[in-house]
Amino acid sequence: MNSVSESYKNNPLHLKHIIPLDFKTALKLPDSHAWTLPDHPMADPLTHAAVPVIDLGGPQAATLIRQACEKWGAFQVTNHGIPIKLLNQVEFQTRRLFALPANQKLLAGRSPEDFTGYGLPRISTFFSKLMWTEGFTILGSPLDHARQLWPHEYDHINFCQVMVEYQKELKGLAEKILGLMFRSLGLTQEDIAWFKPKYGCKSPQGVLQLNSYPVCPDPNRAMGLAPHTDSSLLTSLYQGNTSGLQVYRDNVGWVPVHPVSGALVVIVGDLMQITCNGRFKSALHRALVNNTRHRISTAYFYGPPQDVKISPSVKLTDHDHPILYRPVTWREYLDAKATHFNKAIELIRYDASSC
Ligand SMILES: C=C1C[C@]23C[C@H]1CC[C@H]2[C@@]12CCC[C@@](C)(C(=O)O1)[C@H]2[C@@H]3C(=O)O
Ligand SMILES: O=C(O)CCC(=O)C(=O)O
Ligand SMILES: [Fe+2]
Repeated sequence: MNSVSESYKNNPLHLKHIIPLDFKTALKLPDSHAWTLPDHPMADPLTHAAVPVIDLGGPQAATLIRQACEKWGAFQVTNHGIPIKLLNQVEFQTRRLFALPANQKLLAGRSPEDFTGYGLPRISTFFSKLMWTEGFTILGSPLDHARQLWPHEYDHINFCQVMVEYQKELKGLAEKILGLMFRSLGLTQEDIAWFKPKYGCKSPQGVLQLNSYPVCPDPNRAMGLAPHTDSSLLTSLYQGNTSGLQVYRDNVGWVPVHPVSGALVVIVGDLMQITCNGRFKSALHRALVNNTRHRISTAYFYGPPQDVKISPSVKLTDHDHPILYRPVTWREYLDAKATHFNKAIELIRYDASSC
């Protein structure tokens, strides 16, 4: 009972929070999906800059990443080394999956205690309205679920090959970016024991989430993915060429992350906020929908090896910067998130009076 996939066994979901609507037949926004959107402000595009776009091969990459993580908790990367051909294949295979008839997709539906497969986002349970989205979650090999979707080998083999290759590439990229983040804070591999290659026999875990946001008849009253932070150390997201992702900045408002051709979006997750004792903040983000294009995004959540307790690096603490968070494994954190959602990070914060 250690891996991240075990965390949901303690917090099973109700089916209405798993099974998506059959979007193809919805000509009107049903009341179940009509949100009264809180009037959080949109940032004024004339006075506020956009999430930075960073050339990963550039000499300033580490410094720019640090500045972006301190200010935004997110940035876009170009020159990341993931072939555009692979990104196109991933998008093609993802569209192919979500184009299947609703009853066929449900053959690979997530069970209430499970983690992988087809269904609504985990966080659906925290909202009275349902989101205009469907997802497919992959941990390791997608073969078992892909076989349920496409029983013949020649129908699922390409899907599996592309998704396995994508996870391998995204893992390498996440490690490269994490290395730059740590270096930018003056931390070495000695300071973050679990980040060393071959740390015992443990290896980091990654989860791939394929998101589909079908064309929506009434996008102004619908929500693609409600505001949340990711639990991961960092998330790399490919959003193709359809906008919809927004990042929230305090005192500024929601800022759209416009697609940059071939770029990936990197989002600081809660476990990273913990590791660097709050120096980098996890970004609150959401996805909106539109009435002309079926939007696809693919998010790779990179986290520490199982059983590893994540805690603030002592190098980033001193008299003026007391240690803020208690040690926690990814699995424990996902448990906290499954019950307390966006308040989970506060839950593992040391009481101000006790430090
Ligand atoms: C490894 C992860 C990360 C998860 C849970 C699990 C698999 C699916 C991820 C998401 C994807 C959609 C948003 C989110 C908030 C959700 O509901 O499911 C994410 C969540 C998290 O970052 O907490
Ligand atoms: O679709 C998007 O742009 C956001 C996806 C996301 O935030 C997630 O999967 O956690
Ligand atoms: Fe997210």
